[in-house]
Amino acid sequence: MAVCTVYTAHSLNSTCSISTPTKTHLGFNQKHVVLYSTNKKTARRASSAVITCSTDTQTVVIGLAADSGCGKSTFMRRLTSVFGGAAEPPRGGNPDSNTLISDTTTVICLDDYHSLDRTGRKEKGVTALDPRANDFDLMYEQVKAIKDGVAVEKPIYNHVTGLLDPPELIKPPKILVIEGLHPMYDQRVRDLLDFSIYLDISNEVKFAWKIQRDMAERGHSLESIKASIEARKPDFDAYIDPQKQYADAVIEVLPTQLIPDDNEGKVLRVKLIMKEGVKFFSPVYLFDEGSSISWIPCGRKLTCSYPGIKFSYGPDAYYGHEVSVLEMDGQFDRLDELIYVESHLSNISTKFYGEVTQQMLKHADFPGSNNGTGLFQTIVGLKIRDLFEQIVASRAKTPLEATKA
Ligand SMILES: Nc1ncnc2c1ncn2[C@@H]1O[C@H](COP(=O)(O)OP(=O)(O)OP(=O)(O)O)[C@@H](O)[C@H]1O
Ligand SMILES: O=C(CO)[C@H](O)[C@H](O)COP(=O)(O)O
Repeated sequence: MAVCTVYTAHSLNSTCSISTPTKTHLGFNQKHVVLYSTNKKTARRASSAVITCSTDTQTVVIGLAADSGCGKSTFMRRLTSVFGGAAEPPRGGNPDSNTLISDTTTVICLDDYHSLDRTGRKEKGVTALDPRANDFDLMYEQVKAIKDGVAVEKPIYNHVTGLLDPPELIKPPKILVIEGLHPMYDQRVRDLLDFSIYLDISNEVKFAWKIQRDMAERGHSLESIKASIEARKPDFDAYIDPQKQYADAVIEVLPTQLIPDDNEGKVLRVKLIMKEGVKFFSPVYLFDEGSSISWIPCGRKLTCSYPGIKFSYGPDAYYGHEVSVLEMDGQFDRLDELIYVESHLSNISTKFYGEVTQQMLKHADFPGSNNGTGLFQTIVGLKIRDLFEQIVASRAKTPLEATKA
C-alpha cells in the first residue's frame, strides 16, 4: 500500500472531516492525516483532499504567574467560582495532588514540572525558581497536547514529601489554568497562552502575608521566614519577576499611600494594569474610557473609616506597552456597598447588574475581600469568562483547515 499524501493541521481530533474526490483509506494521528491508496491514480486524485476540523472543542489556556504565597490559590478559588461549581482534586487520585478540577476548569500547578526534587535541589544548590530545576520541554509538550485535545500523564511534585510522585491523568478541559512560578518563562509555553496574569506583590506586602501565614498556620519563626525570602530573592528577580512584562493583566499590590509611612501592610494600594490591544480582552474603565480620573467615593453612598478609599484610572505605559491602569487604595467597611463602586465601572463583563458585588459577598471570608486584591481578582475572573466565551464563539465560526505537508 503506497502512502501518497500527508496533511498537517494544528490539531486533529474527532471533529475533523475529510473530503476527497475519491474513496481512499485514511490514517490519523494527532498532527497528520495520511491519505493512501493501493492505486496510483486514485492516490493522485486524493491529494486534493480538504481536511476541516472544528476547533470549538479546543482548550483555552490561561497562565497565572506569581511567587509562592502571593495569592494564586485564592485567585483560583475566585476564578473557578465565576464559572460555577466547586474545584476539587482529582477523584480517587493522589491525596497530595496539586491539581484542581471543576466542571469547566482544570488548574494545574507548575511545581509539578520540577525536574529536581527537594534533595536534588539541595545537592545541586539551586532553588525551585531556577529554570535548571524545572522541565520546560515536558511542560511545553503537555500543555500543547492538552490544548490540542489530548490527555496527558502529568508528573506530581509532592509538597509534603518533597519527592516526585507517579503521574496523574489530565484530560483536556474547556479551560486549563497553568499556575505557578514560570508560566510565561519559556517562549514556547508562553505562545500557548490565550491570556496571562501576573500577581505582583511588593516585597513589603509579601513579607507581611508570609508572616501571617507561615507563622500563624505553619509554625515558622520570623527569622526563618526572613531567611527564606532573602534566599529566594536573587532567583525571584532573575527568573520570576521579568515575566510580568509578558502578562496581559498584572495585579500589583503595594503599601497604602493614604497613611504616611505606613509599615503595617494592612491597608493596600492595588493596581490593575491591563494591556491594550489584547484579542478578546477590553480593559475595564472608570467613568470615561481613556481619561485620567481620581475618585474618592466616600460620602453618602459608601461608608469609609480612616484612611478612606481612593480610586484612580488612566492610560499609562508598562514595559513599552500601552496599558490602562485602575487603582484602588484603601479598604471597604461594608462589602454590600461595593455595588456603588461597581455601578461606576464599565467593561467589567458581568452578566447581570451587581455580579461583582455578589461574587465578593459570596467569598467575603477569602483574604483580600475588603480591598482591591479581591475586587480586581474577581473582575479578572469575569474578564476571563468573557474571553473564553468569545474564543469559543469565534472558533465555531472559523473552522480550522489543514494544509498539505
Ligand atoms: N489578598 C490578600 N490579602 C491578604 N492576605 C493575602 C491575600 N492573598 C493571600 N494572602 C495571604 O497569603 C497566603 C497565601 O495565599 P495563597 O495560598 O492564595 O497563595 P499561593 O500563591 O497559592 O501560595 P503557595 O504557592 O505558597 O501555595 C494566605 O494564607 C494569606 O495569608
Ligand atoms: O516556590 C515554590 C512553590 O511555588 C516552592 O518553594 C517549590 O515548589 C518547592 O516546594 P517545597 O518547598 O515544598 O519543596
